[in-house]
Amino acid sequence: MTSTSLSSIPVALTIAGSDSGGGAGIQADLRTFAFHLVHGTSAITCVTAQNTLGVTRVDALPAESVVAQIQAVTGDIGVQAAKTGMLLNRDIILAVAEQASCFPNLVVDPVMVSRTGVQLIDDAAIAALKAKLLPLATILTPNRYEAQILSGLDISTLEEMQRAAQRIHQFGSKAVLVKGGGMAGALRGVDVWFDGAHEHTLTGQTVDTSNTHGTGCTLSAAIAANLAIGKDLLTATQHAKEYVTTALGYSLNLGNGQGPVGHFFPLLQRQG
Ligand SMILES: Nc1ncnc2c1ncn2[C@@H]1O[C@H](COP(=O)(O)OP(=O)(O)O)[C@@H](O)[C@H]1O
Ligand SMILES: Cc1ncc(COP(=O)(O)OP(=O)(O)O)c(N)n1
Repeated sequence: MTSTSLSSIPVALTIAGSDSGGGAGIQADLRTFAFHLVHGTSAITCVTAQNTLGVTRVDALPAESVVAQIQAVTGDIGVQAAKTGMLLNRDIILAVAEQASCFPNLVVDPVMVSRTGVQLIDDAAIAALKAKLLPLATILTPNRYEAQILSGLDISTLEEMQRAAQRIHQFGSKAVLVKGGGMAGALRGVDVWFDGAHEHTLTGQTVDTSNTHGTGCTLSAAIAANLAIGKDLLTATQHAKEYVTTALGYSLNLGNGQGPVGHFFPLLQRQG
């Protein structure tokens, strides 16, 4: 059999942590890239021992190792878009920021606080994120709790999500998407976009499931994939949101806690 080699497939890079349970982090990102027919590359920042119930251990890689992974990819293959997820500590954040000029598009998922409100990185890392990485982002995608930290506002209403998006935009990213998964009721499926000139409320259906592990990783990876394909920023975000909503509708009831979303739902649909 001869091979049909594709030379024009878009390439995206995820700079994130490994989730042993396969629901979030690198594992979710690579599945999301594949769904979009984007070649996925990775720079692993840390290894988490994690399942649907939570994280029991985190081991960071040296910042030099993260940089070496990024340079191995960008120096040979090249990427059209990158996303960052769990960067874990100040050294890794500063090192990634120094590499950011290699990425034509950079989606920053500022993983700082879990959906349950638990802080995942220390204060020095949050300060480094704010000062060095956020200003370089094409789009920044905080969840409710991250948006509260970055804006200094309590967020319980749509108006407060909008006000927070405007404040967070001042860190210097091109656009901000405040995600609503941590909100109550119908706001769970609502995200607020702001790019300094235009505000959009992206309203997806609220999916009634507790299997929401990895939604934030999946959304940011899908934005990166759509940017790698060449979509404009707002369209990329809208398509990514549609992808997450559909994947939530095919979430996987695995483990005893919050299961992951169904990244490969067309195959599940085919099974019936
Ligand atoms: N139950 C749900 N129904 C519909 N959309 C949801 C639900 N939970 C999360 N989302 C969507 O998933 C995406 C990720 O948001 P969120 O869960 O807040 O991020 P994170 O995983 O970083 O906490 C957003 O587009 C949000 O609107
Ligand atoms: C390794 C790793 N990276 C990121 C997260 C957080 O995942 P996210 O999709 O942002 O949040 P949840 O929806 O799962 O709360 C993680 N848990 N592990």
